[in-house]
Amino acid sequence: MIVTIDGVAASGKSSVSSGVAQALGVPYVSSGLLYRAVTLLGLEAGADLADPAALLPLLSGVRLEPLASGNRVWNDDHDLTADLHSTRVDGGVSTVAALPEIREWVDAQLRALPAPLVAEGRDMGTNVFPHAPHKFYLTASPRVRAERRARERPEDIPAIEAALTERDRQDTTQSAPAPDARIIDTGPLTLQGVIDTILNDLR
Ligand SMILES: Nc1ncnc2c1ncn2[C@@H]1O[C@H](COP(=O)(O)OP(=O)(O)O)[C@@H](O)[C@H]1O
Ligand SMILES: Nc1ccn([C@H]2C[C@H](O)[C@@H](COP(=O)(O)OP(=O)(O)O)O2)c(=O)n1
Repeated sequence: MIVTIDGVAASGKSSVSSGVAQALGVPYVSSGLLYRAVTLLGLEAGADLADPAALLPLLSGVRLEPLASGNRVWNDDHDLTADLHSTRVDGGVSTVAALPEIREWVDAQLRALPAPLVAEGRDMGTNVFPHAPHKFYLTASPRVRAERRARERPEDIPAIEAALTERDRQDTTQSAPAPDARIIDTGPLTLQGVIDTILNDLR
């Protein structure tokens, strides 16, 4: 069984997926972490983030570890996870995610993972796992999302809101909900409320 949970930036995908996966006793996978890892390695190498030929050679040692409590990304024996949610990576990741060659590489990593699993990102229900029987799409207003993310970042709420809105715009192409996804506005709900809504639907 595969459950897909897509949605806009900071809508709660990772936290909700982790909760749903733990309740189901299956792993979850965060596709955004792979795009973030490519971005980090590109930035560290001084590569042009719009040039797939410069990025692909950096990826041979990259591996996603789909722990239910929180995914980790490794480059050989170096754990990249703690550096993936910086403002610098946020600023470059949409450029990387627009590259078809990098999307193919991420999709191949994800499709190689054994089911059952919960997969979260932008195009899990449309492109990577179109035949998944259970699909969800999380939304919330830009202000609500910025207020949530402000608890995790040093910038103030208006700056975070502007950056989120710009990233939503840059990610529009791959972010359409699957026609068969259930759309959940997480704004009025608690995190546990979103998790319970999905678990009830699955039952
Ligand atoms: N009702 C809610 N639904 C989802 N996430 C919420 C909710 N309320 C607060 N959050 C918090 O919002 C933050 C952003 O969630 P996260 O899972 O990182 O989103 P995403 O993976 O979409 O970027 C987390 O700190 C999460 O706990
Ligand atoms: N399946 C996916 C997952 C993420 N992306 C892109 C779009 C996002 O700007 C970046 C980072 O995704 P991530 O889910 O980690 O970002 P947020 O936590 O929602 O802010 O990667 C994508 O294009 N396709």
